[in-house]
Amino acid sequence: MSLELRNVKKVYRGSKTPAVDNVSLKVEKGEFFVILGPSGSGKTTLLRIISGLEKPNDGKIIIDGQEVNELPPSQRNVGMVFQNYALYPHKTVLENLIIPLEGLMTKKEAITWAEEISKKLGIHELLSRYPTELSGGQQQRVALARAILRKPKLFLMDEPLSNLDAPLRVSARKLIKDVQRENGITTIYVTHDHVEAMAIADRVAIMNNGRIIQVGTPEEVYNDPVDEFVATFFGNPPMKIVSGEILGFEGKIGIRAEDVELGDGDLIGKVTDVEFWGDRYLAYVNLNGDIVPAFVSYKPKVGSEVKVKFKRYKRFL
Ligand SMILES: Nc1ncnc2c1ncn2[C@@H]1O[C@H](COP(=O)(O)OP(=O)(O)OP(=O)(O)O)[C@@H](O)[C@H]1O
Repeated sequence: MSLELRNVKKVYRGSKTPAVDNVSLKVEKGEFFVILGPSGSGKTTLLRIISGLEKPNDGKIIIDGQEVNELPPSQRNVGMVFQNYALYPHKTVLENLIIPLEGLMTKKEAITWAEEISKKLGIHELLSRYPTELSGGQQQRVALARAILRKPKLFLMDEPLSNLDAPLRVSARKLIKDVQRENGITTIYVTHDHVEAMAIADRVAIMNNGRIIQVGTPEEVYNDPVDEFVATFFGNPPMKIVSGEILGFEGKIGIRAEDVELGDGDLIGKVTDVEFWGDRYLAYVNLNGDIVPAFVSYKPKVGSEVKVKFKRYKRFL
């Protein structure tokens, strides 16, 4: 299923500024499209508009070439996992999983399929419980299993893994990606997690103040951010922006921590802090008052003076 948004706008009643401001974008069939943006930038509103839960004030939502503005959510063949899990409280986990499959397969097939996915998500021992008897992370996995089981044409996921601990996040992320790829399910996925975005996205869109600022592959956005906002938002750590004067030119430059080399070069800085990152260290270096992050393989001494070289940087006007 392909999806196109044309000049979509949403202003909530009583609000002066649009939550979604003239957004146009195209998502190809089978694509894994990630939306990243600060809190309040309009990500959830955009997903709710695509799902049909929210009506835009303006603009068109086009699915497979057909405008669907007037279609209710139930007729859009969309699988949703939102922050509130919306499980049926008086049904067991198993019933929650198989009710949406009624009419699509026999009950026996539905149970087998539900058990298979439940095992992969580590919730198979919870099938006879009720949602209120589950932790937040368990409820989230049930909601995720329910969306995956239906194999919809379009997945809309709003922070579907936010309540899971790190190992579960990685395995659940892989499951989503596997089901998505095997079934060619077009997916729009909202996250705050940059590592997750880079790991799973075919393309990523960066939103701010209701607008889409940049769309591209994770590599494009990481290596070539269109402006300072994207540069300082995407990546961990984000780009550090400093005055170009440091290298003798006008404007500003953005530098990534992996492009800063210590122990060589004409600049002199002072190490102000060091963090252990597992496979390397992240040193913070004071360069004429700017604190610049630098990845290094050894642990530099806090307070030491170091030579600094920028192997690569991005110029901003
Ligand atoms: N039902 C509503 N009524 C009025 N304003 C709303 C409503 N829902 C969201 N907003 C406002 O619209 C803007 C966008 O909110 P939205 O939830 O879409 O952002 P978000 O990017 O998903 O944020 P977060 O990452 O915090 O979930 C915010 O300013 C928010 O306060």
